[in-house]
Amino acid sequence: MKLIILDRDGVINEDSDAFVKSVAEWHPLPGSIEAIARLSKAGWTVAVATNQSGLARGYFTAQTLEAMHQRLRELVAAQGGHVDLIRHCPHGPDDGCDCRKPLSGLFRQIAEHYAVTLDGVPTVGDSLRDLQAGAAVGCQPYLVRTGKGRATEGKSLPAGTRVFDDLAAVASYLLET
Ligand SMILES: O=P(O)(O)OC[C@@H](O)[C@H]1O[C@@H](OP(=O)(O)O)[C@@H](O)[C@@H](O)[C@@H]1O
Ligand SMILES: [Mg+2]
Ligand SMILES: [Zn+2]
Repeated sequence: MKLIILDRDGVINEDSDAFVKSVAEWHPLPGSIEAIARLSKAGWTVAVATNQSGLARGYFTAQTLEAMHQRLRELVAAQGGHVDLIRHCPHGPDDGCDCRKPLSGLFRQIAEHYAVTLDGVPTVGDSLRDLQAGAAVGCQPYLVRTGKGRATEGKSLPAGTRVFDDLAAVASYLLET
């Protein structure tokens, strides 16, 4: 299967240092919805792996998070595409979970859901931890310069990380190869 694993904040939608706390604060990045639709219409299975420590911090509820994800799904569906799976880490930095990126628990959940290995599966992130979490389980990391990506680009990236301006550019690259 052609599987791609996307980070959410800073890749699909605008990120905020104050967290994205509501549907009203959830703004798709230019071209991101269309990119997801293009990929899914071309046979890619689109999954999302996102840290959401705002839940543990009490910034928003699980219901609000689900409303954001329903909005995402609706916008992609309106372009003829489909977001197949969204897995989030609800924990805070001190909770000792195994699913908060850069740990790879969300990626293992996704691999188990589809009963696949993740070797070479593209994963797109804006933070170093996104890339590290995926690379640790064999994914091909893609960094985008949106969200925190420009700051991340100057850091020591996982070997073989490919860098693109945004998700739309990653989608175009994957759809041409
Ligand atoms: O980029 P993804 O994984 O989709 O989501 C990131 C968000 O959960 C938030 O993660 C926080 O990191 P801490 O959780 O405070 O370390 C901060 O970076 C926020 O700016 C950001 O909105
Ligand atoms: Mg992010
Ligand atoms: Zn977690």
